[in-house]
Amino acid sequence: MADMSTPQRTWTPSSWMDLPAEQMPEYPDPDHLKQVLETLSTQPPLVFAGEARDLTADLARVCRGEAFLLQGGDCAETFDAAGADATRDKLKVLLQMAIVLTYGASMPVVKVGRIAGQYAKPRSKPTESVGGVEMASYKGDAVNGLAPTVENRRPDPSRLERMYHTSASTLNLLRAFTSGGFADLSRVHAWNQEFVAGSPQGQRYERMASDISRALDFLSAVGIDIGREATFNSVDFYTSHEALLLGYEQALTRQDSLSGDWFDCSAHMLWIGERTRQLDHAHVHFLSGVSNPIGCKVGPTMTPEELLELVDVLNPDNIPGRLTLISRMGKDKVGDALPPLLAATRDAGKNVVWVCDPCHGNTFTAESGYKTRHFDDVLAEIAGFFGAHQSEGTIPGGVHMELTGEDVTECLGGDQQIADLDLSQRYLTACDPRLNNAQSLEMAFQVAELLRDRPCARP
Ligand SMILES: O=C[C@H](O)[C@H](O)COP(=O)(O)O
Ligand SMILES: C=C(OP(=O)(O)O)C(=O)O
Ligand SMILES: [Mn+2]
Repeated sequence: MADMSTPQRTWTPSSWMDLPAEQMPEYPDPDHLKQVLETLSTQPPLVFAGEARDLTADLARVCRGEAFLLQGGDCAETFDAAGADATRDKLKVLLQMAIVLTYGASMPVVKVGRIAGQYAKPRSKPTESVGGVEMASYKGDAVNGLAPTVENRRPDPSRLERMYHTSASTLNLLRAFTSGGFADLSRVHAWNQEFVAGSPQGQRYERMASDISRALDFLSAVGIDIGREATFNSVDFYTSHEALLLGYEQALTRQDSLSGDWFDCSAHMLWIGERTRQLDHAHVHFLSGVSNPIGCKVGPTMTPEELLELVDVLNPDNIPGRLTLISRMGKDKVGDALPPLLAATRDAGKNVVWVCDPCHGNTFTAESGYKTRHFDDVLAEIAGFFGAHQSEGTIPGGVHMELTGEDVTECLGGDQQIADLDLSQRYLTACDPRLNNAQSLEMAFQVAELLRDRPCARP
């Protein structure tokens, strides 16, 4: 419980500055940083308060078990990969996954990209040695450059301006795609059918794909024109990223003229990473004061007591949809580590959404030296997550995954049976390994089967 003897710190967009903050870059030229942040604070917001409120309402449905959350995208977006094709392909795979999950869960899927702002990375080590030269670790394009030279790895504040403008152009494209016919349900389903027909184990997913076809045919038969109805040819698609660089987030924070509430207008949803979730530190404090829906990663070291304190700080009014807890335990730990946490929020009557990040607890370095994850481990953690909810009688709200629409070779396994020796072919990620487009879709089919077959599924 919150310690009532400690006076509540008054929140302002800058009050985080008095608190310790992990993982923030140290800029060699603080005046330059100040000037960039001042400029950013005069720029238009990227998203609007009303949109963030809509996402809270959608997540409240997830909280009640009436919808399922799909959150996904790159570990680290890069400025160079923010072109139209890559953005389209990322959106495409997420929409394809969403249809399959909608079918499996028999519920609407709330779609949130790790996109249009996912440019800052916490790292396990502040420095690394490349070719015998010690340099700062890459911390995302918002901070420094990936190419390994001492100069390039120096934090550069002007990158924050590029983050803002690249986020704006990505968001602009996403808005056009999601309202301009690209998201037409029958078209997205046709892509899935192509995938099923072209996949070696297509047979396995064929039945589900044809069940979905039949459902769409039924809608046509009863007179619903899927190509014309707004419900079927446009989608709500939201953006999110880890709120790591608090100066940037502060600069994009605006007071809503309608409610007087503060919103971080850099994205619809922001989350706190596993490395920055200390209760009395800056990241938790900053996000406690904005009214966007927020997330917090929850790893295996979290205790029920600490979790309840965190929930009280981040969602003191117990608003459904306000707080999403993103479990990232690892496949071997989820079975033991998650149930006591689920029991704690359940018994305390906390309205939180629980989702599974099956990626960050299952990363390892392969013999080849590449950082990777195995498809089967990712799926096993999701299965463990559903199992934990089953045993506690709580609601598995969704999945949060690192993936891309490109045909990369970064994660092992899947129907393509990507092996360690294949990783070097198209290992393109700037940080963590992503499921490629085929692996992502296979994952959606497999998760849909788990959802469909769960004992509490609707008949
Ligand atoms: O995406 C998350 C983190 O930045 C990443 O998992 C840390 O990886 P590292 O151990 O390579 O720093
Ligand atoms: C850094 C990340 O995860 P975590 O904070 O869970 O390690 C991430 O989601 O990219
Ligand atoms: Mn990552």
